[in-house]
Amino acid sequence: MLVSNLLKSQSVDHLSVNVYSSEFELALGAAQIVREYLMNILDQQTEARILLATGNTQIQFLDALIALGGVDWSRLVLFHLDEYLGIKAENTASFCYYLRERVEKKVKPKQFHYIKGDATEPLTECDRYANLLKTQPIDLCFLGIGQNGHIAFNEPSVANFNDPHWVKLVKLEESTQQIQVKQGYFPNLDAVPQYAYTVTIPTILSSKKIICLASGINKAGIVKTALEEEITVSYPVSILRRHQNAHLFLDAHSASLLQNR
Ligand SMILES: N[C@@H]1[C@@H](O)[C@H](O)[C@@H](COP(=O)(O)O)O[C@@H]1O
Repeated sequence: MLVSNLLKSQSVDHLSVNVYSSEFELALGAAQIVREYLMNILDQQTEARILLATGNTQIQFLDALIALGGVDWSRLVLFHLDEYLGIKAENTASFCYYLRERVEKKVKPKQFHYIKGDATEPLTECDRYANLLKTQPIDLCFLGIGQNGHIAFNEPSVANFNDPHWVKLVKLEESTQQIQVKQGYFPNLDAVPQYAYTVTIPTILSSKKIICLASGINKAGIVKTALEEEITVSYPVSILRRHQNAHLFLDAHSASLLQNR
């Protein structure tokens, strides 16, 4: 089996930070650690629950995790972090579509609970999804980081470390919408939904283990701020420094502005 090449490992408060030479090494390194963890917990419990992220950074990681094998996906129950309001599951820009194509169809999990983007009663949909999460504690959560520091769709403008909600509706920041256009998911800004469902920060933090990935030079600024400045909702991802079992995986580009890289 391929072994990934770890350049550096350090801790920032409780958060462990691994730096790899490339995005491929990062994906492989994270996949190997996740594989080991899942195999261990499935030795101890009959099923495990994962909260999945979307975004381009997850692609190589999910591919690597699936390709490595050894994980019994038929004992995994899957959830996801966020979805656009009003979008249909068949829309290729929806996170549901992404996860169906990249994960569900390939591994056939025990169950995949999707947020219904086009639900007619959005607040009822928030409650439905929140109730599923309340009764099925999450063993593992995958995260990416937005360039403004958001995790899931907890934008700096709406992030709350003590959020009373488990799942909520949020307004997306224009910079986030622009990135979705730039990445080719939507043809123009007007086509990007203005609102989205997101699992909130306390729900993310209730996960037993968190695996957060950030690669590329576009993430270098937020990675530096989140690790070297104070922990604040202005940079929601900074809260991972307070979680007892959170791991941040970087490549040489996203780690390039760190003081002690
Ligand atoms: N809502 C998603 C986030 O859950 C994801 O973490 C982020 C990072 O995306 P990327 O990996 O493409 O940079 O993108 C979107 O905003």
